[in-house]
Amino acid sequence: MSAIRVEGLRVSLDGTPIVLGVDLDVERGEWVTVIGPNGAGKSTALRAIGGLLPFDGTVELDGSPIDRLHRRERAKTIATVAQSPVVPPGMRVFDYVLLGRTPYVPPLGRESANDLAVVEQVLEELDLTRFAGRRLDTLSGGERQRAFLARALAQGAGILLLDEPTSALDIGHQQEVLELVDRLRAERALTVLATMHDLTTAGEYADRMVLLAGGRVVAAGTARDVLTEENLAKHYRVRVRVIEGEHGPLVVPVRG
Ligand SMILES: Nc1ncnc2c1ncn2[C@@H]1O[C@H](COP(=O)(O)OP(=O)(O)OP(=O)(O)O)[C@@H](O)[C@H]1O
Repeated sequence: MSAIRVEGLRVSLDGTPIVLGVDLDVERGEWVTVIGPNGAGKSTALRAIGGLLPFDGTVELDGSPIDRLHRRERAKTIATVAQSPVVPPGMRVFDYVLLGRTPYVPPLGRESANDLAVVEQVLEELDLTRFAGRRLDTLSGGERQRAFLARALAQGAGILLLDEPTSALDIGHQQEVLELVDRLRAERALTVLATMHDLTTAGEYADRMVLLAGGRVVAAGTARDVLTEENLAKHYRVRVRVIEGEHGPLVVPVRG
């Protein structure tokens, strides 16, 4: 059974069609990355799959149509790290990560000892324990990105949606965050659906890639299938050289 099955996904924003019929399957434990030029509809598709936007078509998570999952059940199944998560002003790292436990807290109830223990464990795993009492807005970009991931992991969902998880990071922190996601994916058998702009890096980490342009899937398959000079020239309108690297294709833009 697929962890994520999307068929004929259509999404409009304020009456404008943005996602125009996307099919996508992600197996359990698989990492699939959606690439595509600015405005292709990547974030919109991801938000719909995460249940954050109304859509037409089918989205199934672990075999259940997403619209049949109640909010709490859905949050226990799929966790999203948005492109720029909204951070409540002045919030401390521990309390922010604890927000991930909201679906487990009974209405009008409080977090249990288990919820607090889960947060402590996730902070430890992501090397954030020393920041637990710090305000999120005092963390560096890489530390904050780890805190965003920590909150999603505290949710205990098996499916992780990551919208440009490394866009604000230097190459060292990019690699650190992606290695971390890859390790957690192996340890916790997570399914990862991400969007990314750095094509070489995207290809290194993804089992499969999907190229979205103009709201449609225009190429899908392994990094080698998708990251071709022809595909990138056509859909990004850029001249690139694609060189065979140790971990997959290396995409190098060349001057026209
Ligand atoms: N409320 C809206 N009404 C109409 N169009 C919108 C609205 N919100 C976003 N859009 C448009 O939808 C398109 C897709 O946006 P989306 O953020 O999904 O693209 P993306 O592929 O994630 O782009 P990027 O790589 O720049 O993050 C963009 O052209 C954007 O301008």
